[in-house]
Amino acid sequence: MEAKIKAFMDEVKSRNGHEPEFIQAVQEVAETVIPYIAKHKIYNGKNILLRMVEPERLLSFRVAWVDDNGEIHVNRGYRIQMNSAIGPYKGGLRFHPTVNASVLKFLAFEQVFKNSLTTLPMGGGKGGSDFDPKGKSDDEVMRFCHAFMLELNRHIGPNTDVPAGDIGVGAREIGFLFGMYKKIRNEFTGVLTGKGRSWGGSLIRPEATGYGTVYFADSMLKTKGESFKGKKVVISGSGNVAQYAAEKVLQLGGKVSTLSDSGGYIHDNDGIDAEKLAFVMDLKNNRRGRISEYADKYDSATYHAGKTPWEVACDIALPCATQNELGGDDAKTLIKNGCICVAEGANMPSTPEAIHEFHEARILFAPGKASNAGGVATSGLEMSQNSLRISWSREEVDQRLKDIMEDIHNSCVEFGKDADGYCNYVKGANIAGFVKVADAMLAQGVI
Ligand SMILES: NC(=O)C1=CN([C@@H]2O[C@H](COP(=O)(O)OP(=O)(O)OC[C@H]3O[C@@H](n4cnc5c(N)ncnc54)[C@H](O)[C@@H]3O)[C@@H](O)[C@H]2O)C=CC1
Ligand SMILES: O=C(O)CCC(=O)C(=O)O
Repeated sequence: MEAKIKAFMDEVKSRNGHEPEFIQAVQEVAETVIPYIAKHKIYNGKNILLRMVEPERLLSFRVAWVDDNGEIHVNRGYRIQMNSAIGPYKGGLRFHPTVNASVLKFLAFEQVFKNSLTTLPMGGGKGGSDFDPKGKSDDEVMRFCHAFMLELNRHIGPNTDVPAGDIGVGAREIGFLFGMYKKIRNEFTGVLTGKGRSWGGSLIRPEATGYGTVYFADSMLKTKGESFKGKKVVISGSGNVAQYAAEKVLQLGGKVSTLSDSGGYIHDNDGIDAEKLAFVMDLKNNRRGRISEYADKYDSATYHAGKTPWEVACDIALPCATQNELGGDDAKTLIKNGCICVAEGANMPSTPEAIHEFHEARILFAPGKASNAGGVATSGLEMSQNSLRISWSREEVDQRLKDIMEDIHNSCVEFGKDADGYCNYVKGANIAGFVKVADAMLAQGVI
């Protein structure tokens, strides 16, 4: 088996050798899915995984825009249309200076499995730009978004490819992108999700990724007779996913100790309660400030520049910032300090070394493609509401989100149980996600 996996990875590396994040994501899938393929005759000899690692289409384009001083800037825009076997391409747009083809290909690849797990008919894609919204005025962000959509519009559509938000792309950016799409195409359709409430957005979409991550972690905890009640929770990030993960943890009776951004983390000994979280939401979503300002405002908190929060003792860790933010040594520290559960709100935040440590210690560990799937699942619900031209209540969407997260948990358990009863959620998510897409690809022939 080792030889089969190595031969496969050698071929992937020969084509994508300069793309470390993409190779990391593929390696994890190969290690779990290739043994499964070997045991299931229908997938033998069809090179399905090899087809799945090659994007159906990879678009790269120039985005030229003018800043407030009249200077012209050039950024690179991308859309990776990875796999459309089970539905239109679906996945977010990331605006961040670290964006490149490798990062977006890993995200698009993971999205294929994640979207498959949601039970909804969505293929996988991802896109974005190396544009950095930090420090830009609203007008500059608007001009960039409009320039980006001037090109992207011809490649997307409600039945073709439906982008949404990710790092650096929130409600403000989705508004600017949607406005330009509508103007160019002269149509009002569900071409983007994460839209504003009054123009086609779904209730609960802003909350969905964070809430879903906590619902998933709660399902994992239940298998051990545990819950969030009274648990100390360490969260990284302070953006969309982190904020709503924190909100749900508080609602379930947990104590949130930390939040972070790319500058460092804050540790609040008294816990971040609802009022303090409202301060963070205003700081990050409206004033677009730094998390260090939290420690200036609250005496109960300390700021740790240049550090990640994994050194803080906790029962549960929710990495909700970015890829590879939690390494092998961080994992060892978490385990040593008594952490019993890690659920990823971000995409691929744990390195392979960290995942190895979690598995060795037999603690609960959920990979992002399972635990953060609530965001894209609720985007799928937004698409359904747009097609039906109706709007579901908050309670209805939240119940559907809960049901979907429970279904994903059950699928992971079905495919992920080891002989000793330990659930390897990485294996479970990869195989469950693979089966649905592979079956569709088999049915559709070699295309
Ligand atoms: N927004 C969504 O619906 C979904 C997001 N995700 C993933 O969740 C993660 C966070 O995304 P959002 O909250 O939407 O983005 P956001 O832009 O709202 O927030 C990003 C957060 O990450 C922090 N961050 C960025 N780079 C960092 C670094 N190098 N070190 C430490 N912190 C850093 C930022 O300060 C911010 O707090 C990403 O991995 C994203 O791909 C996953 C599923 C859906
Ligand atoms: O809602 C969506 O379509 C995108 C969500 C996303 O980008 C993700 O799941 O990583």
